Amino acid sequence: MDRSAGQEAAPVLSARGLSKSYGGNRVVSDLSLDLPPGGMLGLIGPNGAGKTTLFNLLAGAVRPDGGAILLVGRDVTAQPPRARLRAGLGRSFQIARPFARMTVLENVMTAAQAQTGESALAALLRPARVRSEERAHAARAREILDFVSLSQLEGEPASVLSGGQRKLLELARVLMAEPRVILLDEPGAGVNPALLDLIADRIQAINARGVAVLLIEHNMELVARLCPRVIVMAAGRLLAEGPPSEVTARADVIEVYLEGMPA
Ligand SMILES: Nc1ncnc2c1ncn2[C@@H]1O[C@H](COP(=O)(O)OP(=O)(O)OP(=O)(O)O)[C@@H](O)[C@H]1O
Repeated sequence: MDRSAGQEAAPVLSARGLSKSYGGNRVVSDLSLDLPPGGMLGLIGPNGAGKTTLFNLLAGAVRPDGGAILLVGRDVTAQPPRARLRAGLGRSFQIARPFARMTVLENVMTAAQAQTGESALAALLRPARVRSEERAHAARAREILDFVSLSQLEGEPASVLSGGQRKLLELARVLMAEPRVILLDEPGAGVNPALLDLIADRIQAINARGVAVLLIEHNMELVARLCPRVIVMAAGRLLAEGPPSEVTARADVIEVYLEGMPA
C-alpha cells in the first residue's frame, strides 16, 4: 500500500486504550487519541466526563490501570511528570495556583528546566555558571512575559493578579519549559471577555509556532475559534470526534450534555 501520498506525520502525543478507575468507578475507559505535531485538538464533554483525569494520565500525575501513552513515539507510560516535561510535554492546571508571595517574574523563572542551578552543591562549586544560567532564565522569562502581556507586572507579587492574569501567568510558566506539546485545562474559565480574547490569541500564536495543543474548555465559542477538531468524552469514553460545529450538532452529544443539566 502506498502511504506516502497524504500520509499524516506521526502523532506527537498518543493515548492507547487508557483506563483508570477510582474505587470501582471507571473514570477513563479504553480511551485512545492522537495529537499530530503542531495540531490543536479540543477536548470537550460534560462535567465529570473524565477530561482532567485524562490530562493527569497523559502528564504522568496519575498512573493508568491499563493502556499506554506515547510521547514523540516513545512509550512514557511508566515515566513521572518531570521526565515527560523534559521530553516536551507541558501542562496548565484548571485552577492556576502561582506562588503568591513570589514576583510574577520569579514565578516564571521557577518553571525553567533547571540544569546546573538545580542543586545547592552546583551553586557552591560553580557559582559563575549558575549565575549566568540564572541571567539567561531571567531574560527568557522576560521575553515570555512580554509575549503574554504581563511585562508591566513582572516585579509585583503574583497575589495581585486577577483570575485572567493568573491564566496568562500559567501559560507563561508552561512556555518556560519550551514544550512541543501542551495540555491546557480550561484556560478560559472565569476570565473576563477582554482577557479571554488575549488568551485565545496567545494560544493561537503558540500553536502557530509549532507547539501542539490539547485543550479542555467548556466555552464552546472559544473551542470553535481555536480548534479545527474536537473529541467529546462522556462517562470516561470517547463519544465523538470531528469539527466542533458537526460534533455539537450530533444528537448523542447534545444528550450527554443535557443529562448533566439540572431538571
Ligand atoms: N482522585 C480521585 N478520586 C476519586 N474520584 C475521582 C478522582 N479524580 C476524579 N474522580 C472522579 O472522576 C470523575 C471524572 O472527573 P474529572 O475531573 O476527570 O472530570 P472532568 O471531565 O474533568 O470534569 P469537569 O469538566 O467538571 O472538570 C468524577 O466523577 C470525579 O469525581
